[in-house]
Amino acid sequence: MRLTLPTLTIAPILLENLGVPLTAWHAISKTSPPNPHFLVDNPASITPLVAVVTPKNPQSAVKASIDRASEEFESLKITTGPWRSNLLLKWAKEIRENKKDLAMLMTLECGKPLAESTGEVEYGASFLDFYSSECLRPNGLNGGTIIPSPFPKPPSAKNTRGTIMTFNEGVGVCGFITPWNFPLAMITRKVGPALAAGCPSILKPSELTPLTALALQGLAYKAGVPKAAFEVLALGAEDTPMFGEMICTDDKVKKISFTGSTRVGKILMKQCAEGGIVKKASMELGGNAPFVVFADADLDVAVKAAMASKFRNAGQTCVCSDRFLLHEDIEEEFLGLLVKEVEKLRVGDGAVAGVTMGPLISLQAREVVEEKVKNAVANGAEILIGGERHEFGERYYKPTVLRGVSVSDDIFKTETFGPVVASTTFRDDEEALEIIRTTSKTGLASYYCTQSADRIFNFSRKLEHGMVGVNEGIISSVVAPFGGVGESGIGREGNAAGMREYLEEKYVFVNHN
Ligand SMILES: NC(=O)c1ccc[n+]([C@@H]2O[C@H](COP(=O)([O-])OP(=O)(O)OC[C@H]3O[C@@H](n4cnc5c(N)ncnc54)[C@H](O)[C@@H]3O)[C@@H](O)[C@H]2O)c1
Ligand SMILES: O=CCCC(=O)O
Repeated sequence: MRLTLPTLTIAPILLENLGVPLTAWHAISKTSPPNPHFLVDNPASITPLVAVVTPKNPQSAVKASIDRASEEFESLKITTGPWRSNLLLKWAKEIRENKKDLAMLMTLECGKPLAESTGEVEYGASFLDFYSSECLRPNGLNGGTIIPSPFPKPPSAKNTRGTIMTFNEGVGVCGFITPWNFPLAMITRKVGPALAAGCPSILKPSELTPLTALALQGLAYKAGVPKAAFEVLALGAEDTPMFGEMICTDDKVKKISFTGSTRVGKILMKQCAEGGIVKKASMELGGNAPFVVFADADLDVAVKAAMASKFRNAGQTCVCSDRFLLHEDIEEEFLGLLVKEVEKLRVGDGAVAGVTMGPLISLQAREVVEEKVKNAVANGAEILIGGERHEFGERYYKPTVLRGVSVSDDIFKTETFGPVVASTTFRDDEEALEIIRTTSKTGLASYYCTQSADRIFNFSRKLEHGMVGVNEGIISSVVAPFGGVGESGIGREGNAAGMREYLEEKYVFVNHN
């Protein structure tokens, strides 16, 4: 059955419903869009959704936005915690009240199934809820500490002189860049804690998914967020490097946070190091998660975890499992069970009910997956299911399971960002660790399945990853610190750790004796 929507005129309706100003976008079906602009398309049907109208002089627009944010910081930093808390709660309420429209808009521009987009709206709002509470804790991150002074008060060495105080203060203006694979949650995961800490931000969403970002901005303003406290600059691909360079080198920007590929993360780190003042930088970069199934694993649990972590967003998630290491005693049985589950996936337009896997974001993304699979097969891998384009359209690839992949293959060593299980076998824990360590320098998420309590405690400690899922494939949560090590980046998002990234601790010594 061909699963697709009959019409895509729905994007303009959604944008209007969500209150995105008509100056920001232009419906394709009407007159030609004002210049400059760029088109946003639907990866499911490769039809343009709308044109996004961009500033005539993008560089001055970015500069003006930074200047406004810098002025705004002066008033935002002296607001009370309860005031900021209330703002975040109101924004979360607006997001939830518009859940259906936001989810559909997200699906239209990034292709993920509607159920996943709906889940992302809730996930995204959870960051605003969480940091709204963080604002309220005077003894928490918004507060500070009083520390007894260790300094003696002469002439006695026994008595204390003075008091030490610490204040947690918002770092200042933040510059953000976000990817297309989570068009909503990657934004609130940054802007939420920044606002909670009293920091204004300017954000450039991916040029592939600017519509959700514009809608989020509109809902923030509706909730009362001051305009200069959160500005979205929806720029086209040609203006993207300029935005990156400006936020990295402008002295008024005190912190940058980037989510995206390791390649671009390194460009930004270099720019931060070379121009302007030294600034804080958080890097949420690419993954290539290992998924290990030990001989003692409950294979039903393992298959469930593998399906959840591998095929979410058609494999286009930074924490998606990529490299499958299967103990040689259970390889056959595990792969048999996995293939049965993969057969149940319904590939199609994510906007259609019942579809569980959508397209890849671009033709190039599909070609990368196709090339990697071809090479793996040429090097001896066996295709158990899939292994080719999906007849549904040029951006679709069949969910695929490969057995006997060489660990020196590209598909094993680099993040695939597609619906492919690349599997190999191992004989013991040491060999599994050795394969994991030597095949990739990334360290975002890792997963393994076992029933041994001893291994649960020991193996987790040996993995060089920021996050570990044991007998579980979905580990993301606002309450947990999300982030990686090695080539996967620096810093944490979510949890109290995610707010600390936006604070500077100031120490004041008062000699009052
Ligand atoms: N660690 C995480 O939390 C996390 C979350 C989501 C995605 N990711 C990673 O993101 C990647 C997929 O996203 P992507 O394809 O959008 O990544 P990408 O690096 O190509 O793009 C990310 C963002 O950077 C911008 N960008 C591109 N070139 C730039 C430049 N020269 N200067 C400044 N900005 C530039 C893009 O416009 C986009 O907004 C994957 O590697 C994935 O693992 C990581
Ligand atoms: O793509 C990476 C982010 C996904 C998540 O937060 O679970």
